[in-house]
Amino acid sequence: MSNLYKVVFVLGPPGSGKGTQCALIQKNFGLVHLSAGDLLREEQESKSQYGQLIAEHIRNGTIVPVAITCALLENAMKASGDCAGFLIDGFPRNQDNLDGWQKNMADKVDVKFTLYLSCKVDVCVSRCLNRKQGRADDNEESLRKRIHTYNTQTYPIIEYYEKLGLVREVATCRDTDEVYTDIEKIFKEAGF
Ligand SMILES: Nc1ncnc2c1ncn2[C@@H]1O[C@H](COP(=O)(O)OP(=O)(O)O)[C@@H](O)[C@H]1O
Ligand SMILES: O=c1ccn([C@@H]2O[C@H](COP(=O)(O)OP(=O)(O)O)[C@@H](O)[C@H]2O)c(=O)[nH]1
Ligand SMILES: [Mg+2]
Repeated sequence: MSNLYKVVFVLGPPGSGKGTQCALIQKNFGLVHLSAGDLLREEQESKSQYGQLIAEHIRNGTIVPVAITCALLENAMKASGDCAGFLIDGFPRNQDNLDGWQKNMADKVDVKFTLYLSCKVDVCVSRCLNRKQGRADDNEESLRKRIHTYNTQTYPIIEYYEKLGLVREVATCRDTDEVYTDIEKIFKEAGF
C-alpha cells in the first residue's frame, strides 16, 4: 500500500471551466478540490506578508513565485485528512511552478494525470467577463495578459505532461453536463 497523495492536475485557459468541473468531480469521486488561485486569493485577504505581491501578480496575470503557492497547496493537502486524492486546479502554470513542485513534492505524491480542459479563447474570455465573482482580474486588460501567460508559459507545461503520456484532454466549449460526462469516464478508467 502506498501512502502517497494521489494527485490530478487540472489545467486549461482562464474560463475553460476548471473550477466548475472540479466541483462536480469532488462531489462524485471524493477527491478534494484545491484551486491554487483560490488559495492565493485567501492568502491575500488574510493580510499575509505576501498580500501585495499576490495582488499584483493576479491583476497582471503573471505567476506568483512557486515557494508561496507550493506551501499553500501542501498545507491544504495536510489539513484535508483522508481522501481519495487531490484535484489541483490551475497549477503548475509555468516552469518555475513545475520545478518547485518536483523539488518539494515529487516524493510525496503520485501524479495520476493532467486533465486538460481545452476551449476557444473567445468563449473563455466571455465566460470570465460574465463570471460576476468580483475578481480583480476578470476585465479585458487583465484577461489579455492572462491569455498571453497561458499561451507562453502554461501551455508548454501541458505539452511536457503530454510527452509523458499523462494528458487527458476534454473540450469544454459545450454544456457543463456534456463536458462532465466525458470527464467522469476518464476518472472511472483511472480507477477513481
Ligand atoms: N461548459 C460551460 N458552459 C457555459 N458556462 C460555463 C461552462 N463551464 C463553466 N462555465 C461558466 O464560465 C465561468 C468560468 O468557469 P470557471 O469554472 O470559473 O473556469 P476556470 O476556473 O477555468 O476559470 C463561470 O461563470 C462558469 O459558471
Ligand atoms: O498556481 C497559480 C495559480 C494562480 N495564480 C495567479 O492567480 C490568477 C488566477 O488564477 P485562477 O486559477 O483562479 O484563474 P482561472 O484560470 O480559474 O480563471 C492567475 O492569473 C495568476 O496570477 C498563480 O500565480 N499561480
Ligand atoms: Mg478557476
